[in-house]
Amino acid sequence: MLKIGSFTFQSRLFLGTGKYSNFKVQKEAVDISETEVLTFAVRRMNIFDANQPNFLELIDLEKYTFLPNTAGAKTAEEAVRIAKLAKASGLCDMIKVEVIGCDRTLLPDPVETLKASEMLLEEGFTVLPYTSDDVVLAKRLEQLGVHAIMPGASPIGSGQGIINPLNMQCIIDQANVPVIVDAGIGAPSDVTLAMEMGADGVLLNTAVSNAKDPVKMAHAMKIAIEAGRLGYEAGRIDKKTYAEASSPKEGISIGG
Ligand SMILES: CC(=O)[C@@H](O)[C@H](O)COP(=O)(O)O
Repeated sequence: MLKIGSFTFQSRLFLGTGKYSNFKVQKEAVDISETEVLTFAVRRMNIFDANQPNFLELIDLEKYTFLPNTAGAKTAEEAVRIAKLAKASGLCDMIKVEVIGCDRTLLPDPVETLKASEMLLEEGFTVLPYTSDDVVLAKRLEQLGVHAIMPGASPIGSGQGIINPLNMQCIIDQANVPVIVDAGIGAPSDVTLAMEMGADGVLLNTAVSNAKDPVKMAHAMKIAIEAGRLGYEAGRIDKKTYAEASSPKEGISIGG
């Protein structure tokens, strides 16, 4: 079971809701993934104009925990404003802090992310910051009291998987709060690797929504999460430089 603040989840897969070809495919993908947490950008919420399409129109709103994110924010103050808007709209107080510092790479601004996290914690939010794979920043965020850390595997939408496994492993090993690997996932094997490394969960969007068959890929991601977690719990063997025969020789007498 995954525990973040006062929330508990059976599934360790967090799914984004954007970039699907249509709402039917989105719903089918969400259903088969068995995710319990859906994330979306607050700026996409249709709270001002009832004539605009609702991007969650086929989703059973009762069934999921919604993790709004502050995408679009470039400063801590903007992120806080967006988070408060989400809360005022009736969403829960859990927020993914996303303060982008570079338009081309969409990498997070570490200074503003830290500042926004501190301000949101003071406001009583359950705070999940999206960060780069910076080991020290992850520590600083944890020291602030954030409820989970969300280090990026690689740039959002890039599908490159975990490009710095060393940093990611250090973050996972040293964290005392859940680590949700977020962004840049391309394939189920990326998810399995993250989970085998000991991540507590994975958040992904593009790998499913832009797959040739998003529903099949969502299914694959569910299995990948479970396989990776089981592998982590089972404990992998050590890597050795030289071979070790699979059939033991001790205790076997051949030819009398
Ligand atoms: C939906 C969301 O929160 C994204 O910002 C997230 O980081 C997913 O990234 P990918 O699309 O690369 O999976």
